Amino acid sequence: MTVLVTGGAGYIGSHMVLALADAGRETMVLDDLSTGFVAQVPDGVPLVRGDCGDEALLKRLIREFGVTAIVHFAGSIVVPDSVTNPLGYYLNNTVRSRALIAAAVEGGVRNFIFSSTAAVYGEPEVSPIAESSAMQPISPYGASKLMTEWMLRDIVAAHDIRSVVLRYFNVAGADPQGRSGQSFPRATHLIKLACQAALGQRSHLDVFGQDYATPDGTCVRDYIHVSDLARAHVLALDHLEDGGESLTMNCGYGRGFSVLEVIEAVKRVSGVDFEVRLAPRRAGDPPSLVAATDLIRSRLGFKPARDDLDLIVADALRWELALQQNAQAAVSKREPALAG
Ligand SMILES: NC(=O)c1ccc[n+]([C@@H]2O[C@H](COP(=O)([O-])OP(=O)(O)OC[C@H]3O[C@@H](n4cnc5c(N)ncnc54)[C@H](O)[C@@H]3O)[C@@H](O)[C@H]2O)c1
Ligand SMILES: O=c1ccn([C@@H]2O[C@H](COP(=O)(O)OP(=O)(O)O[C@H]3O[C@H](CO)[C@H](O)[C@H](O)[C@H]3O)[C@@H](O)[C@H]2O)c(=O)[nH]1
Repeated sequence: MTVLVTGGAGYIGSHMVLALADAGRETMVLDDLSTGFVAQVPDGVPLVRGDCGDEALLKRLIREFGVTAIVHFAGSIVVPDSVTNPLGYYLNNTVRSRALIAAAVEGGVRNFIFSSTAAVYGEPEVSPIAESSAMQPISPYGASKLMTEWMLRDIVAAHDIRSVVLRYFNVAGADPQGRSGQSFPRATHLIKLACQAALGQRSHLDVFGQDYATPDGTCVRDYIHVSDLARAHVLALDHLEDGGESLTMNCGYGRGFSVLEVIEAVKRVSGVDFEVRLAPRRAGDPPSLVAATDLIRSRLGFKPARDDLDLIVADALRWELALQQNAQAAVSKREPALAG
């Protein structure tokens, strides 16, 4: 009954590994460490360094570790990068997911959870966004994830495997116990960058676009605490293991904050009035993304525990400070097993 977590050395995946370990579940991680860190995988959880698109490796791991469920976080995640490097995004998010799912089918893995994204909706006209809304991604990132959703839908219909697809909105914050957080130094996420500005690691923060059709002209996003998101995955796994049907659900809180509101929150929580500069729009950014959350609440009984922007910011800030105080925090403490 081992749960294989791809991308488990990354930001969200590491919180899922913690949630599974806290629940007493057998877990293992497959990660190529392109943006993840060995130190983010708890001691005692096997970590294999390898590619989630390596079908032969996957088949071997499924057999050797007795894998019964896969939670698939591994992928490339930066929307503007996907605009300049679409081939890389379709390879890592779509082609490699196909190989992983093929290994799962062949290896008899019955339960599969996939990290999708609000970016599959593109620029929706109605807010909050229901799962039944039109899917018209405006970035290769969103399209690469949508293609994987479609593959899963068809594979679930044809084979003995069920899936939960979770479409995350904007994930932020850090483990309240301080065990993990967003550690990638070149991360592009607003809350992390604003925390870095508050801690003096950046001279200023850019606001990308002030002429969107939103209340204050800056983009609106639905920020969900990473620990709540991890709990949603545990509920999704319970649902599948109890024989529940395949589902596709939004993961958010159902309310949005603008870029300027987030900056205010970071200034309020940190007590630091860092410099903010107005900058041009960033490629691939939809004006507003806010989740309709009825489905996940009713089907999984999901109840957020940390739905509070200041709390999210406080946890993110504490993690950023810990990284700053211990520059070694994100450096390997032990060597992973090598694939092959
Ligand atoms: N962060 C967000 O706000 C957000 C929003 C929506 C969806 N998501 C999705 O959640 C998932 C996790 O995102 P994250 O924020 O934790 O990013 P992350 O970059 O911290 O984690 C991704 C992990 O996958 C690993 N990885 C990448 N390609 C791999 C490959 N081919 N084989 C093995 N490992 C590989 C990386 O080393 C990293 O540890 C992604 O699929 C992303 O698309 C994230
Ligand atoms: O320095 C910055 C960084 C970001 N922003 C703005 O803040 C908002 C949020 O940007 P993030 O980079 O934090 O997050 P995104 O909305 O671009 O994307 C995130 O959420 C998406 C789903 O909504 C995807 O899944 C993606 O993987 C994940 O990074 C955007 O309007 C962006 O333009 C700024 O103004 N300045």
